[in-house]
Amino acid sequence: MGKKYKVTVVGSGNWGSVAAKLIASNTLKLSSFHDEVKMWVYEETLPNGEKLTDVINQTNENVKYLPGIKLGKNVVADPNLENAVKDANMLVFVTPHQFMEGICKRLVGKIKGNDVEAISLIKGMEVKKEGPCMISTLISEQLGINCCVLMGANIANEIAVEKFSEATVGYREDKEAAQRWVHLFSTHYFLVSPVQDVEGVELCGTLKNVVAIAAGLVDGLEMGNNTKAAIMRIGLREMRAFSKLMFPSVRDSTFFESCGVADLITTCLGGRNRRVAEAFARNGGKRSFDELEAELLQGQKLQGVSTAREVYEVLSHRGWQELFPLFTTVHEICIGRLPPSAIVEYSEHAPNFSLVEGSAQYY
Ligand SMILES: NC(=O)c1ccc[n+]([C@@H]2O[C@H](COP(=O)([O-])OP(=O)(O)OC[C@H]3O[C@@H](n4cnc5c(N)ncnc54)[C@H](O)[C@@H]3O)[C@@H](O)[C@H]2O)c1
Ligand SMILES: O=P(O)(O)OC[C@H](O)CO
Repeated sequence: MGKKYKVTVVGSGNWGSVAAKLIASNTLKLSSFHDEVKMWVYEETLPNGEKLTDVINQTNENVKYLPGIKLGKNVVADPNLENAVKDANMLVFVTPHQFMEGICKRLVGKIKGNDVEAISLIKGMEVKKEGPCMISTLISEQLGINCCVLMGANIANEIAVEKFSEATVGYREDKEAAQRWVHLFSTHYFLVSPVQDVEGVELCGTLKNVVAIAAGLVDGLEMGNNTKAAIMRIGLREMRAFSKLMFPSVRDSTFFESCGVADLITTCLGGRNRRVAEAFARNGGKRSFDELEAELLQGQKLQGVSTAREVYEVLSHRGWQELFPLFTTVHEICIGRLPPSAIVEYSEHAPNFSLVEGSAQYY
């Protein structure tokens, strides 16, 4: 009999819960995986006094982050992080990116050994002195394991009700491991393709959240579809330029995968970053993103505002703000240095630039 893989999902928010549902439907069907899927829950007490983990295990539903959807009886919620991962040899990381440094620190020495592989569904990055550190790199370096990524045009609530979508698995060298992740996630309504460009895939998923903030601002200012399309075009150029400057190995073709232009479009049309940024602009920037996030998302988290800050840190460290006017303006609006209307004022004067021999230049 061949090896059987045990899967743990680290995270149980909106996408984390849908990922657990997708995986659990497959582990029941595929003989190379154990049926049971563990899901680590960041424990919280619900308004009726019950623990979220208990409710998930009793009702098979994440009533806070994915109400109305059954996860599959083989999903077992566990509030103890160390216990949830201890027997797993396939770890799926899917928490808001700001919590990953702490989670990785807690997991050092707690996973099964060198028989473990990971995948990150997290759209975000950390910034270190040396520059950006992708979350997959953080996981690989801290835990000493190979880490792929899965990104795409994946609004979780749509996949939860089994509407068709595509996703991209980014991998470094181990094609067999990538293929295992493809098998674990693929269903008739979720079509997953592997691409050998882990940084390209992950940067697409990360940077599109900054462009989504810009798209939401444009919606809040009622600028219309042409302006929004212009923002998406300029945003895509900046995504590509930033990615290739940071990681010259990033491939142009990656931007045409689900993780690239497709995710950019869906996020700018229907994502949470867009929604909260729209409210921010409608309020003339007078209510903070934190306040609007808490009110509109009820515990779910935005990634675009902190990613804009992280990108800005990299740009200002290198004196590149002028080369990335959209990224720079989004951050300055988020922190109140510029009004929401600056998102269209800058665009009228936005310089075009191209990549020449690995550096960005105006033309
Ligand atoms: N929701 C989507 O449609 C979607 C789709 C694709 C990718 N993603 C990405 O997936 C990642 C996770 O997003 P999500 O939608 O599953 O989460 P979410 O925003 O719905 O939920 C927030 C989660 O964070 C947890 N949390 C709160 N405080 C915490 C702490 N201190 N430590 C650890 N966890 C804490 C909450 O319990 C909850 O599970 C993000 O990077 C997001 O960009 C989301
Ligand atoms: O709702 P958002 O803005 O966090 O975007 C969700 C997904 O990343 C879309 O693929």
